[in-house]
Amino acid sequence: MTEDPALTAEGLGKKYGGRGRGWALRECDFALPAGRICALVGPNGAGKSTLLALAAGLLRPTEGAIGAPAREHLAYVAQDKPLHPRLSVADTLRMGRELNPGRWDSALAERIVEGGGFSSDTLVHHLSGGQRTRVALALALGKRPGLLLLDEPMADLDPLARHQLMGVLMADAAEHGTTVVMSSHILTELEGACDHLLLLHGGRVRLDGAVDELLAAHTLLTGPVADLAPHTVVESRTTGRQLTALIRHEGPVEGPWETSEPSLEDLLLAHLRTTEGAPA
Ligand SMILES: Nc1ncnc2c1ncn2[C@@H]1O[C@H](COP(=O)(O)OP(=O)(O)OP(=O)(O)O)[C@@H](O)[C@H]1O
Repeated sequence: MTEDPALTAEGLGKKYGGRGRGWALRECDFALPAGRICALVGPNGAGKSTLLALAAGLLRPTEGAIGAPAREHLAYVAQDKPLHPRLSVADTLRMGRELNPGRWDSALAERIVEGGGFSSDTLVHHLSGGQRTRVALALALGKRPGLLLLDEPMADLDPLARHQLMGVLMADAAEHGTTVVMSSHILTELEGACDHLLLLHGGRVRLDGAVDELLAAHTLLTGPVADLAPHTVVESRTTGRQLTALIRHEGPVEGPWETSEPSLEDLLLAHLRTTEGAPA
């Protein structure tokens, strides 16, 4: 039996209002299987935040449809981590408990906040950016969502905090089968953490799939310059007579090249570089 996908998009498009505004997302189709940790990547302005806000139900599609769980079963941490500035940390968590009766995991929320080096009677207003992130993550995870939407969650955390919170997040998601969609520009942070990839560029889905399948479908090769047909060349560079290329292979790669499987970072960088100048 296959489980229903946790998040789907069908012909999804979003156009912001106002003169001169274009499409932030266009003709997006995907079905994210439940239980995946999905990296949402793409250059600035690719549409990642728009997609997460649509999934959270904070924006409405201009065309097409997005399928996501009901609001009580999802949690969303926006890029600017909005919290009530005049509440203390303890009051913020109390509010989380009151808003999520019967579901709130106070032990988990408190564990996330405790690592932050601030007391629970501190006002949110007096927290640093990284400390606010911790409280926002505690509120989101404490809700025990089926789908967790995180918009650049780790951007303002120090390396130790990032490591610790990614560990808590991954362990908790694995234990409860939570689906996580996490946008990030920090490619090394995604490697090892994410098992699904959604690459956006110019508002369109450029790559979508399980990380291991995507990696296995690509080959890094170096060797003499030669025709790479029938393979699809994602990116290639030549230095003198030496060719370095990332290809999406069609069948076995036969030729005088040294080949290896790319890392997730190799794959993402190659796709990001080739879509850079491409029409949106
Ligand atoms: N409120 C808005 N009004 C008008 N245009 C918007 C609005 N929010 C985003 N856009 C436009 O929509 C496009 C997608 O923006 P979005 O914030 O979704 O990208 P992003 O991939 O999250 O970028 P970043 O990596 O910089 O956070 C951009 O061209 C942006 O200018």
